[in-house]
Amino acid sequence: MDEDMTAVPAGDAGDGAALLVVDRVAIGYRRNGRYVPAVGEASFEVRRGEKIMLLGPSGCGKSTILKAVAGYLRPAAGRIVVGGREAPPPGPDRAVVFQEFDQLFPWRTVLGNVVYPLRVTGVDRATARTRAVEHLELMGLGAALDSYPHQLSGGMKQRVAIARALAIDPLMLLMDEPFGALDAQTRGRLQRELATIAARTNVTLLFVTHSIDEAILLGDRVVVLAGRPSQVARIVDVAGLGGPDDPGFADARQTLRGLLAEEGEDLSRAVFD
Ligand SMILES: Nc1ncnc2c1ncn2[C@@H]1O[C@H](COP(=O)(O)OP(=O)(O)OP(=O)(O)O)[C@@H](O)[C@H]1O
Repeated sequence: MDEDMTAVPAGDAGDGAALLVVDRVAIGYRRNGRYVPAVGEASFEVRRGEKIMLLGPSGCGKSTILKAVAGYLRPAAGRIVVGGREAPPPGPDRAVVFQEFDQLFPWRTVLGNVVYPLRVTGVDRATARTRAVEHLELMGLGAALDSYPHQLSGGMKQRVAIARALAIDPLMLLMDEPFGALDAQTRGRLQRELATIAARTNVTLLFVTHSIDEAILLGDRVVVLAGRPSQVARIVDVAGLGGPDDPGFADARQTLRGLLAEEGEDLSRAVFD
């Protein structure tokens, strides 16, 4: 089950090239004029269509890596290559969904929120509307097109954010604990829905989580980060483990628990039941 970092991962792009290469990346922040490292050295690759989960203890730099892949932060060392382009600036090729419920435009309807980025990227009005409706229906929001964000539950807002991200047909979908602020029941439902939609659309996914179960449910491989500043401790293959009833789920959970326990992670926080 465990996979050596040097092994060629499953789901090859066909031409052998990875869609995302994170190569010996170090990232830090300036605090009081001093460089404070957050990520010491991280390397992993993501093939087209793969679902890669970033898992690790709180503060180990998961969001930092995601923001660097999105182009919001520049690494202090190493290379980030997306679709053959080194260090690309932020762009619609990498759609980002955050944990916070306030990522929608409050003055636009649900439909308007999804149409807007399509229009900005040059899609004509009629096509933008058709594509937005299609993706909102895919996320179960067909009846809420004319609602405003303040009229929606947290779960519905996250559905809109996901529909908006998928509608622009990004090269990669970057998700930073998108279900972290939801109640357990809604979180479970959205996890299952995302798994289905991700499989159907074959979107390439980089997903930050501190939940072992979420990582196994949604991921093909789990990049486990550890240490301060962090490094990639292990990359664990969890492909095909859809739910706790699957043979192999308990083993994967055990492996990931073991890796996090080595880091002193609070396991009650790391496992959503
Ligand atoms: N804007 C910032 N300025 C200074 N330090 C920061 C900034 N953002 C993050 N850090 C620091 O970088 C480190 C990594 O933070 P990051 O948010 O990437 O971790 P994380 O693994 O995503 O954590 P969590 O699971 O708690 O969300 C932490 O020590 C954090 O305090």
